[in-house]
Amino acid sequence: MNGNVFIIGLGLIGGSIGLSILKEYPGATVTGFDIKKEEIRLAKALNAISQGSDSLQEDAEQADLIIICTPVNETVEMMKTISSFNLKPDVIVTDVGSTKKRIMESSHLFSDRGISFIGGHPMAGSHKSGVSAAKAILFENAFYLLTPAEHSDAESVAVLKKWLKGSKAKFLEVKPEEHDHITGMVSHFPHIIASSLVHQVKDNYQRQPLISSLAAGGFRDISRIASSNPEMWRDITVHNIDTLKSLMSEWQQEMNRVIDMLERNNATDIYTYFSEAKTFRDSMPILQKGAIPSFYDLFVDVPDYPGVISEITGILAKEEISIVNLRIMETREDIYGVLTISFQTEEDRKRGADCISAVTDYDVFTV
Ligand SMILES: NC(=O)c1ccc[n+]([C@@H]2O[C@H](COP(=O)([O-])OP(=O)(O)OC[C@H]3O[C@@H](n4cnc5c(N)ncnc54)[C@H](O)[C@@H]3O)[C@@H](O)[C@H]2O)c1
Ligand SMILES: O=C(O)C(=O)C[C@]1(C(=O)O)C=C[C@@H](O)C=C1
Repeated sequence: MNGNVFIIGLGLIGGSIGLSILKEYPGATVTGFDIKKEEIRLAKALNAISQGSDSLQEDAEQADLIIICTPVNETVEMMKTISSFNLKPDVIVTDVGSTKKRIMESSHLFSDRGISFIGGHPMAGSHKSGVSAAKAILFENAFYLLTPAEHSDAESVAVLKKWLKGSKAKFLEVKPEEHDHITGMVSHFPHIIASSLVHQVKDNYQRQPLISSLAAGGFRDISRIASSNPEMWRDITVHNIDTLKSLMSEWQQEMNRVIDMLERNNATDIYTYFSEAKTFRDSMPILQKGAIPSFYDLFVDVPDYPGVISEITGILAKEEISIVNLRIMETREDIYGVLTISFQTEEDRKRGADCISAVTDYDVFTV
């Protein structure tokens, strides 16, 4: 496709969308606008956009597709601003916000003028923000939820999906209320729990400073998302407050159940509680393609010496096995580190494990 795409908000998500559009359609012109000039400069340097914008109005009026990638409160403000411009009549306007009800309530600003607004939400991301963390493959295999406004025709939805083809996401249409209820449960509410656990540790930290050194494995996994952008999560929480209040009261009931269980201190009941949670979680598609982008992690227990990472990547490169991500888990302070390698497919992970085991004596394992 060769039209003009205008991305407003060049952070993690705006940058990732720009990269995926330009990868799929090198002939397209992707113009990027951000209140931070530095993000525009960086987005251009990273090829996430073809050019920066000096004028929101001029570039919005030239666009065939406008993608609003700002925090959700700003998105509603931006919808008010750009709907007052003289947009092309067949422009498609979309967003990527983590909430949909409040945003779709403002979609009449476009429909009143005969313009298609299609709400969007790629269900993948990171606790990192800013364009420097953007990746073309961020949404690969993830669900990309769409909430077309009532007047939006199927043709516009098809054109939008075509523009976003390079994301390799799986599109799914949902109603805005349904969207906010589901994402409230599996994304927004867990964020509050992660942050509250961090607050609890912080409160205990004064008395037990050793806490921060020992909070490595489990705590690190469950609290990772508490390191996300607070502005983004403030806006999400404000937008989805009713769902979150109702989930909080369900959670309080659940915690009362847990308190009773601890009071009774019955080993069988405690076992059953953990075992039922494990059975249900293990049956969720978290580790399969779907709800959350599925990367297949392989863990390699490597000695900590300079060059060990290039040794492992060299072995994989020789077999032409691509990797998605590579990181060292700093969970231990002895001489070994666990290298985590993420693959795109289970087959790649198996091939990776086989070739590393064939030429090294490092322990290779999956969980
Ligand atoms: N981070 C995630 O995991 C994730 C995943 C899916 C959807 N989202 C949604 O995507 C949107 C963007 O999130 P992000 O993670 O890319 O955030 P980010 O902080 O990385 O980027 C947001 C960008 O928007 C810019 N911005 C803010 N107000 C602006 C305005 N008025 N005009 C122009 N630019 C403005 C900021 O300067 C920043 O560069 C949010 O609505 C969020 O809910 C986030
Ligand atoms: O992986 C993360 O860090 C995320 O928080 C990603 C996550 C999520 O909760 O799944 C966060 C918010 C978005 O709206 C979509 C994805």
